Amino acid sequence: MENEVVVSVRDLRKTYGAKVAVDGISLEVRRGEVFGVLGPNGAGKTTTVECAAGLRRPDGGTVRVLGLDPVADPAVRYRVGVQLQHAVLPNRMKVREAVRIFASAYPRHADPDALLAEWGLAEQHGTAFAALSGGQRQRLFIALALLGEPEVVVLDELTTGLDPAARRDTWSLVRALLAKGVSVLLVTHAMDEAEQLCDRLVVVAAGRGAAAGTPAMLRGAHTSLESAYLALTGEVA
Ligand SMILES: Nc1ncnc2c1ncn2[C@@H]1O[C@H](COP(=O)(O)OP(=O)(O)OP(=O)(O)O)[C@@H](O)[C@H]1O
Repeated sequence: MENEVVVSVRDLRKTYGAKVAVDGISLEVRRGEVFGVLGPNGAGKTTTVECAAGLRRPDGGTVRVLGLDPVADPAVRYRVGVQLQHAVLPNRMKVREAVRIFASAYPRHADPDALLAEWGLAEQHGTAFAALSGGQRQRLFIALALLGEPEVVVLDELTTGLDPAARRDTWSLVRALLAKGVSVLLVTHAMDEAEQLCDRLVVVAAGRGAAAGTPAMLRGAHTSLESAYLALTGEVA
């Protein structure tokens, strides 16, 4: 259904002890789009998407994924794939073991070999996690996030640490996901990624949404998205 909302976050609040990490963020991801979350370090981006994926319990506001509360209805989490920024695997775990273990967690899953090939890891089946390069680890975590054939994918700093060619390849693969009707919630610091990949985005600063819209709308009268972003987040005078 066109414009169907697959993730809805309304007035989200989350604190860690005395620290207010998210202070009233709202966003909606529609089916088949890439929705970006942009903002400075510590702005609350990861916390927001972790709540959206049902990995953290909000202190306030509402989260709905495919119409369900991911905390109260954990089954909906099988329909969400998550690639997290600081994920690690045991050093000795081989790529093929990782995909087998993750695949066993899903009632239905993609063909692991095809997925590894798609993400350029066909030759790394027998490689231990510790021996993978940064880019290979990143692609492995993306492949693991896609193993359950999710309808919604959360990608936190998708291309951080990848070389320019790998970033472009990754963007193409994400676009291929969209063509299959998958929706993407993407955390990024990269302005080019936001412009190239995101249909719509929210700029967050200090736990709040500072502005939202298409990249063109956010750019507005500024010369670039980066200059609009810096003005919105108050990072430059
Ligand atoms: N588990 C935690 N315990 C305590 N404080 C936390 C925890 N996770 C995050 N925070 C704090 O909450 C705030 C928001 O963190 P979050 O990771 O959501 O920001 P972010 O925008 O994703 O940052 P970055 O761009 O640096 O990854 C930060 O001040 C952070 O230090």
